[in-house]
Amino acid sequence: MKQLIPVTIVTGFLGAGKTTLLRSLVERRQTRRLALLINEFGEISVDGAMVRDTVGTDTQVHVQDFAHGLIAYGDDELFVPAMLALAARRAQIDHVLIETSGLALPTAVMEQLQSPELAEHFILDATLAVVDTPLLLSDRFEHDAAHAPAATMFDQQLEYADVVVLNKIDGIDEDALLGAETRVRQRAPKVRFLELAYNAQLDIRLALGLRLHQPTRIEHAHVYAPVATMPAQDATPLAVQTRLNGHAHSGLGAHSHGLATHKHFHEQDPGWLSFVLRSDAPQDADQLSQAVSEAARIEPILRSKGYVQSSDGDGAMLVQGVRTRVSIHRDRERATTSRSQLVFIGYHINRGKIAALLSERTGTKWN
Ligand SMILES: Nc1nc2c(ncn2[C@@H]2O[C@H](COP(=O)(O)OP(=O)(O)OP(=O)(O)O)[C@@H](O)[C@H]2O)c(=O)[nH]1
Repeated sequence: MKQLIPVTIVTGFLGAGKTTLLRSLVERRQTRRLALLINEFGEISVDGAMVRDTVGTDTQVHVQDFAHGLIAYGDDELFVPAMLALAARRAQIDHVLIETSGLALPTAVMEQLQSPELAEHFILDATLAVVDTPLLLSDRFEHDAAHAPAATMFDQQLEYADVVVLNKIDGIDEDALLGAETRVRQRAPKVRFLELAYNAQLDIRLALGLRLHQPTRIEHAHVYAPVATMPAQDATPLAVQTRLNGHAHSGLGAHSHGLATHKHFHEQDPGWLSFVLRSDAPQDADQLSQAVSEAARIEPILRSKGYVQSSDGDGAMLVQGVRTRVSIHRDRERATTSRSQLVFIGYHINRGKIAALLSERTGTKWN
């Protein structure tokens, strides 16, 4: 039987650190030949561009990006052909990594991997869910009126994860970390491993080659044909909660990947919106950063990102906003960008209001 190509899915809510994790894995790949499929929610590809910058001229890493956010979902026609193209190049690929968009469930990809056309080439290695730990601890994923849409998506992404990566833990003390671990265990009792990551840096052996879905041990047996059942509701939490050592094994029985049926995303919840605002004028980093942060205070923006032209004539700058936290710095890999473009993602966000605020605060036209 020919060897199946292992696939790792990287999921996690908007801005959790998925792309940063992929970049760090590319840097640590040693001799592994990687294929990366990157999907993001928004019509311009920022994540793909960043990963390409990391890859540089390395011919052993293949990157393909998919904007418009819902790879492998119901009406997506790009995912299966892209995977089959990788299968055709199997002699040059050791591992496939798929970054799902911050508003997608990993189940869509998991289900497609079980389809007859892909199951003969690929096997799920593990699903990693990256978590913005400070946001988790500050109750931004609680099921109250203000946070319910994000909380629902967060829970669903964790539900099928094998590994949860608690990220952005710089400045978080041990007690808070234990609190974060408890929250994850309560919300997603079937998670098998918890890892801690600074700046989404993981030892590559804790991320790739986990073989959590190989039917080699009976308690890890998986059903690779489509099945109708969801993972057991009576799965118990850990018997021994090994503390934050990166290797807490749940000892749970097999996940059976019957998977939740996922309707097209917009049928599920039409409130999530994304749009791009553009400007032809060069931008002052401080002014723009304050403007984007202010916009996220008055509108429920959960993510903003893009490349802008710098007014100091120093080329392109990368803008990264997760809610009101915004950073803008010179992109050392990118000499220039033709115009400034920012993607905004949020729940019922008002395009006109955000464009007007950015235009006013930066003294430049955004639309
Ligand atoms: N302070 C801190 N910032 C981090 C860490 N990891 C990632 N970030 C920052 O968080 C922001 C979002 O990171 P990304 O890796 O783009 O997140 P993502 O999950 O790919 O985002 P989407 O694809 O848009 O959902 C960036 O500004 C990163 O530099 C961390 O451990 N600590």
